[in-house]
Amino acid sequence: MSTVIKGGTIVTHDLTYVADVLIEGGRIAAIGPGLRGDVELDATGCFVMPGGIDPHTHLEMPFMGTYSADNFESGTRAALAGGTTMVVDFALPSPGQGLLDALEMWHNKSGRANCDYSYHMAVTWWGEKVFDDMAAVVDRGITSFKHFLAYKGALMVNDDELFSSFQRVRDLGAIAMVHAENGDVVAELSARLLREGNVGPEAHAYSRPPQVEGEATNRAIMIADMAGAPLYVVHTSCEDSHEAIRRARAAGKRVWGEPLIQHLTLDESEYFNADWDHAARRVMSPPFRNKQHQDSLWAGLSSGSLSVVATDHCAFTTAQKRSGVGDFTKIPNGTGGLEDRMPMLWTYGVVTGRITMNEFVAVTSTNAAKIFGMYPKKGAVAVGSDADLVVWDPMREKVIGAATQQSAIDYNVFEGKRVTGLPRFTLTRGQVAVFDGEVRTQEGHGEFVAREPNGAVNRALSTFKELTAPRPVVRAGIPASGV
Ligand SMILES: NC(=O)NCCC(=O)O
Ligand SMILES: [Zn+2]
Ligand SMILES: [Zn+2]
Repeated sequence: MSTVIKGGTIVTHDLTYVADVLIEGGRIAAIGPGLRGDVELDATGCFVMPGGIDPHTHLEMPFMGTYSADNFESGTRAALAGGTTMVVDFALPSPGQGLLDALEMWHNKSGRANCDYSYHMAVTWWGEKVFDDMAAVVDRGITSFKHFLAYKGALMVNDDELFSSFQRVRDLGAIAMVHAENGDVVAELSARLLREGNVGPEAHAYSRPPQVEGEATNRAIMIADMAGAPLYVVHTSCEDSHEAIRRARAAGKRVWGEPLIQHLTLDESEYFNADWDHAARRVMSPPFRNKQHQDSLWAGLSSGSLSVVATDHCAFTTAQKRSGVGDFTKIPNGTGGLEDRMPMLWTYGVVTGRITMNEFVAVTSTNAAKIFGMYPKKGAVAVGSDADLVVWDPMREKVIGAATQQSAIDYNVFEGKRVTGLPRFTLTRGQVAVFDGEVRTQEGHGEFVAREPNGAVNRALSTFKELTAPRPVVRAGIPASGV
């Protein structure tokens, strides 16, 4: 059975043009005028774009003594409802656990996914076993490794471990990733705040000022550069971190920054709300920042110094958040956003003129596909690409609210926001998961996407590092070897 999307305007990261799209066997079979298919989807007045890719989610993740509430079913249903057709989740070994073990656990959860997915692997401890497993993980199509510089005593790695892991990442042709906050400083500030009676959710923000992020971002960039590994910095929330990324990129270092839709559109005033639940529901790391930091992030998207907008979707119910009453350090860190990322970015980015439609496609889809080794299978409207598509109706509106959302939690951090621009249709490998705004997902339809190592950036960086590597100076009459 074939499907044709008729009468729309195709918008990719670099082109905008009128054409129909024919889909056969889950892939794009033809693009052009006057195409016919068994099923026709009317895209009149709409933009036909690559479905969104959210490269930063935590579905059913064990964290801070509980599990994030959205699993691969509800999480990917929320994704599709908002025009996102692929998620990349984080497989998270507990300290001492092998990476392949963790991978097995994540594979067991992801069978329920409604759309395609992949994983990044977290490096949460260091040893020979991790070193060996990293190669096996890459062989299985997982080519990115995440490191936490925060969460001291749990997920955090030290600089020597970071440098060792980054060198392994380089040798495997993979991408290094980092959660950049100085965990030692956060632990000290948190303890002091608690001692002084600062126990509410606002203290979470006080404990993680922009400096802890700026310092850790710069440190990770320099360590990655010395190791020769390309680096992706997740949830860049402030100018201090953005500045380090911008400077590194201008100096030719291979670094990407990822702001979240939450940091772009919600600010620190949320933590001062008189309602404890309201503030705690918004506790995430890094915390929301002020308007100046938000302006910096928006400028990064339009200038190209920041590359991807993600969600870090890690949703906890109000009941889960309440385990931190009386001690902000026990509030599970994380917020939702999967269903809202694309409509919020369109409304606050494209409609306001901060970014173009093509930039919207780049930062919601194509850049992630390129960075993480799955372009043009994903992130493209091209013959042969997977038919992961969104038919975007720029006139469709709604007010975001927990009552109508797909996520399993009981609130929405964007509650009450009016968005303009929503999917008319969302297709996952040709299957219509959203039809005229109605969600028709199919549990288990999603497939694991194996990714390739040794992308163009890895190859260029290795060549350059090899060319500029330290070499001994040969001196007449002095033996070359030290022995
Ligand atoms: N971001 C957050 O607060 N929770 C999810 C885990 C992480 O990415 O740090
Ligand atoms: Zn993080
Ligand atoms: Zn995260």
